[in-house]
Amino acid sequence: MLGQIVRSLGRMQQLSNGLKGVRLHQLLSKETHGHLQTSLENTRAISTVSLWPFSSQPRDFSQPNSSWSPEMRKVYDHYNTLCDPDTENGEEKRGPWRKLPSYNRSIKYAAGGIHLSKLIQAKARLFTRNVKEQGATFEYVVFVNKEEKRCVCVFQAGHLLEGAPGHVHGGAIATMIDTVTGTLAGFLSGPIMTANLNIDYRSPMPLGSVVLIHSALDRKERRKTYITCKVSSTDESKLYTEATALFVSIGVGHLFGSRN
Ligand SMILES: CCCCCCCCCCCCCCCC(=O)SCCNC(=O)CCNC(=O)[C@H](O)C(C)(C)COP(=O)(O)OP(=O)(O)OC[C@H]1O[C@@H](n2cnc3c(N)ncnc32)[C@H](O)[C@@H]1OP(=O)(O)O
Repeated sequence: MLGQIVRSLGRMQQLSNGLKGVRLHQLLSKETHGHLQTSLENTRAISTVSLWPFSSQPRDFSQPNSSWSPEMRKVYDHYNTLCDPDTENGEEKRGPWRKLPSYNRSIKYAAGGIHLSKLIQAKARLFTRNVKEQGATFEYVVFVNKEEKRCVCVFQAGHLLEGAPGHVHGGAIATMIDTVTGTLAGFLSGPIMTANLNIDYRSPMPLGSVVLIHSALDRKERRKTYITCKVSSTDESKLYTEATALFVSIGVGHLFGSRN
């Protein structure tokens, strides 16, 4: 219980820190700014008089589950071990790898995002995380290496993703490439949107496959972040797909139709 209280207070702190220094009137339209301001004021008022919000912890969809094949689990364990801290002379040292959590709402769990999430659409759910049946669609986890500006996603393609008989739909592969390259671009550059995605499908991917999606920063130019991507078998002997993607940095107001 105490842990839950501490976590909830931490989230409330994050929420207000996340919005500190943001000049909302510059980012949002007058009406949206008004709504957001009101919700923020309500939150502040409630947080000072009660212990709200003690909502349950968000579910991290990138945790292992019973639908994962032994191969998925083995590759996950390999990268997860890279995230463990090393102990040198009794001191813990963290390496460059991190496992990213994955929620089914894209901005709700970012600092301050609960408000934006409600304003945009309360019922909205992230496309890749909106089927409840475990293993039916997109099972994946992303590990990022900040120093090398790259990430790797372990992806298991479920039976509802069929395109050509027995193989994964090209749109589902594109979805995962957009998700992984977009996650890396967002990690390196902050809020972004996909401007361009070029995909070469090199060989068909059998349904149920576990694959690696490697993404790396190619270059940054002003607001543009260019990412490269390769999808291969887990032993990297078979190349399924190659792609390049361009992400353009946006202000949050862009999502509300503002050009600022
Ligand atoms: C806030 C979010 C946090 C979320 C945390 C969640 C984490 C959960 C992980 C999930 C990760 C999923 C990631 C999916 C991400 C999508 O799938 S987004 C959906 C698909 N994309 C869209 O709908 C975007 C639609 N397009 C647009 O809104 C606008 O065209 C854009 C892309 C924002 C650019 O418009 P703009 O801001 O007016 O930029 P603009 O001044 O025209 O161009 C800026 C520069 O980019 C260049 N450029 C623009 N478009 C292009 C293009 N198509 N080709 C080449 N160059 C271009 C321009 O030439 C210019 O270059 P420079 O002059 O600087 O050399």
